[in-house]
Amino acid sequence: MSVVSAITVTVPATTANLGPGFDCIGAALKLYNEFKFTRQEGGLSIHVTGTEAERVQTDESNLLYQAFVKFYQYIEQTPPTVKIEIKLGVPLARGLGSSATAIVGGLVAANQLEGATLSQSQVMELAIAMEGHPDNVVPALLGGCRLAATSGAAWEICDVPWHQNIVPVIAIPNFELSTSEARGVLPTEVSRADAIFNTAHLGLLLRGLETGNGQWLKTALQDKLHQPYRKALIPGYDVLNIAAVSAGAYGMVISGAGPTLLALTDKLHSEAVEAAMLAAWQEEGITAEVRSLSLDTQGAKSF
Ligand SMILES: Nc1ncnc2c1ncn2[C@@H]1O[C@H](COP(=O)(O)OP(=O)(O)OP(=O)(O)O)[C@@H](O)[C@H]1O
Ligand SMILES: N[C@@H](CCO)C(=O)O
Repeated sequence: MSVVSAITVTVPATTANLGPGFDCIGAALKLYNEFKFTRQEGGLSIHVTGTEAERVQTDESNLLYQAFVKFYQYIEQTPPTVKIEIKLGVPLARGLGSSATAIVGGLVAANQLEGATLSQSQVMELAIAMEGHPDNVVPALLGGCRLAATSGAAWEICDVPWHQNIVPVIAIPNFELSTSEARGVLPTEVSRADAIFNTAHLGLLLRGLETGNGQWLKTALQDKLHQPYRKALIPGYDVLNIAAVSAGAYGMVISGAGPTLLALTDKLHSEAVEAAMLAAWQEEGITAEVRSLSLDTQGAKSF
């Protein structure tokens, strides 16, 4: 492929962890950020539109631009000066992988501008190194639900089948929670009992997602590694959990590092689960947006 003058990349939101899969599993959702890079003479310019556009940095500290520069550092070239246009569809710092869209978007855009110099797995390795964990960037790049594991060298990526009847319902509150703050409350060591608990529940989750077995999913969505520590950062967590399950959800978990909450349900109950979660947060005095989404299967796309 040849070097091009402009490229547009769309990258899906992602929901990481899915309860027991802390830092190793995530799914791409049909909700997108769009990034356009155009080579230009002169300095860097960044224009942002969409919800909370004013919250995104428009100088060299912008994460999307940092990922763009990282690509050129990797191939040992000087980055071209560019105009960047960002259309935000993924809410910032809400647990829906906004930072992963920026990292994947910057790397994919640079790679496409340079005629696809790197393979998709090289781009993926760079993205994981930048984010520090694979569970958002991998599905953001590849689409679908993905499990990532490494023994220290390369990453092994596994496609996790997702039964067509399982609907993700996301409840996004009107407050932010940064990933660094939500990681800061976690213990550095866990007990053997909690490690065994999560190992068993992640195994059950994989089979539950594949088969749509509601009984398995109900048990599988439990976690002991991160949610017990993080739920205090999310007002109304317990009330929403009860409301979602009473309305027919298999269970409710924290999406990524939060504060968005994710319920998994079936097509029959998704509207009732949406209404119950919205009402529960309203009763707590919190404004939220609640939506049923479907899985993105394509990941980052460029054109
Ligand atoms: N479109 C974007 N362009 C540039 N920077 C972005 C963009 N989206 C997010 N960021 C950066 O990422 C930060 C949010 O990252 P953070 O990891 O805290 O949340 P998140 O990725 O939305 O949530 P999670 O990792 O839990 O899914 C923002 O404050 C901003 O600095
Ligand atoms: N696995 C990560 C996802 C958010 O980046 C966490 O829960 O901290």
